[in-house]
Amino acid sequence: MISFSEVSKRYPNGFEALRNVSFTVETGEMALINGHSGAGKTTLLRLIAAIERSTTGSVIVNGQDVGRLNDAAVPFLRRNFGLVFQDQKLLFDRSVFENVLLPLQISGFESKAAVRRVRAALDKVGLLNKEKARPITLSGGEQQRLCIARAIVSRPSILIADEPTSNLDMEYAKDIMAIFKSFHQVGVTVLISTHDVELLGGTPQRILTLSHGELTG
Ligand SMILES: Nc1ncnc2c1ncn2[C@@H]1O[C@H](COP(=O)(O)OP(=O)(O)OP(=O)(O)O)[C@@H](O)[C@H]1O
Repeated sequence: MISFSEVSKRYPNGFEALRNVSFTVETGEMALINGHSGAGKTTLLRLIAAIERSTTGSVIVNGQDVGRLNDAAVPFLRRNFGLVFQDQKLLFDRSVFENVLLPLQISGFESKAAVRRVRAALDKVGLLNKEKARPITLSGGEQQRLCIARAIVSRPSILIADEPTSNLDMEYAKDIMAIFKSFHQVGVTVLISTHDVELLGGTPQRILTLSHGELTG
């Protein structure tokens, strides 16, 4: 479960990016964070992953108060997460396969099991036939799917994606949303930010709307 209680975030320059935000996303729920550019969507997701800390209020993830975690505990918190953020670059000098393998290597995974997991993750996002390719040779939509494969290879219980469909045409964007829905269907908690209202059309998912740092719906 992810729970925000009267959370505000003021950046060091004094700008208040979130104001008094409270909501709960239950375990296994899928929620979309919607709002205009600058509304605070990225900030909200960064607080959950302890990339930023709230100024006031509490952010609770799986019973842990994220804002109070010491730095040494943050990597343990992040083991629960699959993160798809814009600033996480692909490694263009490594193959598709190696890009997805890397998080498992870092966490010391046994190599045979790691290979199986990488292939399963690539299969899930429809990139198994591109495992030897370099990311630079992939389309924008394929690169986004590769980022998702890298995020889910560790089988996280919470998947957080910041504008994963930005810069993609509608068809690719719908494919990507379908991938996220498939994780939700197997019990993963999914939080996705988007300013793309078209994508939300007809989706039964919960939508949290931010406007100028405040939750308005
Ligand atoms: N490190 C920072 N220091 C100061 N202000 C920041 C910082 N990061 C973000 N902001 C400001 O906080 C506000 C919210 O930014 P945020 O990136 O959370 O919005 P967003 O809804 O994700 O926007 P977009 O859809 O354009 O990505 C913006 O006005 C932004 O300029």
